[in-house]
Amino acid sequence: MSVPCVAVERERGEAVRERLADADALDGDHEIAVDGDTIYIPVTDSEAVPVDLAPTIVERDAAERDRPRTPAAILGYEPSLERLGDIVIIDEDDDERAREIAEAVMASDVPCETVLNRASPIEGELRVRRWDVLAGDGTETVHREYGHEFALDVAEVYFSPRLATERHRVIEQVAPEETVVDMFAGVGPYAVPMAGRGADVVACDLNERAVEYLRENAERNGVGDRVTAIAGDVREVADEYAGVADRLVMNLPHSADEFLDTAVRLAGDDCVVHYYDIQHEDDPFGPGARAIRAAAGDTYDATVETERVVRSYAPHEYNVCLDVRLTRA
Ligand SMILES: C[S@@+](CC[C@H](N)C(=O)[O-])C[C@H]1O[C@@H](n2cnc3c(N)ncnc32)[C@H](O)[C@@H]1O
Repeated sequence: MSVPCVAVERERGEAVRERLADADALDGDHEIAVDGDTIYIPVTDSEAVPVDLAPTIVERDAAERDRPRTPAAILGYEPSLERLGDIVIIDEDDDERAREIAEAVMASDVPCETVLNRASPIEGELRVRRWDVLAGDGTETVHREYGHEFALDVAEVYFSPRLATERHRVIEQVAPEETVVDMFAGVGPYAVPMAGRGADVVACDLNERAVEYLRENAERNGVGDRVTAIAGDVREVADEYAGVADRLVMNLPHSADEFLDTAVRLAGDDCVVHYYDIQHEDDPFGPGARAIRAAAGDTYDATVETERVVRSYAPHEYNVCLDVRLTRA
């Protein structure tokens, strides 16, 4: 098929292609071609081509480009999708539309073994969700985050890929030789990378399956010797590790305040606490800061070093993190 192309010497090809892209004049549906010393760059609209290049426009046959088949291209609308390893997660109330999206995902070029739809909110002490399996049959996968691999089964453990940036922010603060206690560790998305930075990590979770994955993930990422994984209620292991922590991770946003006495028991003389909370947008940080100061009492000075909105949780509610330094008074 004959289309308008800008014809320039090969050496200028990349510079001209970039200028055409900046001018929104590139025709992405047709292939760029080279013939001898000349490169032919298809353009959408001769009017959009910069004036000095306009005289170079010629009509020329150009092959159509193979475009990746995306779910949106198949469906005609953009579905909301989340990737977790080779699982694609959708969030769709209408069953028929959910099946339509799952079929489009499987027919697309998205690498995917399973499509899941959320079938319940995150529930219970173990913070696990129920799922409808719409395509494929497995709920276990290996997810990659900032160079680490996490094996997990979404039907048995908590894991949210949406928190990757926040986890990375916290993980980057860890120095070698620190002792970290991850009080609600899940499958290890904080504990494992922190050990990778040279920290000794005590990682606890009530969910035995999560702790099995945590051990596997520590081995898988080469830090098995620096992660002590404990299955149980963190309140019951606190005496054994009293006073050891240079850093505490408290990622149990709905009820972390109930564990602040335990956090204070685990804290060393100078300890940073990453305290996750869910609060109303009118005062997202105040309740957490007050609860931490109350738990610290006269034993520690508590200084809030960072207040961060992690994400919107519900209308008018934020998931927030406070980084608080406890210094023994
Ligand atoms: C929100 S998840 C966070 C998991 C992990 N930190 C992450 O980012 O994926 C909270 C975890 O706390 C665990 N948990 C709840 N109550 C606990 C307790 N009393 N002691 C230890 N872990 C607990 C749950 O099983 C769950 O895995």
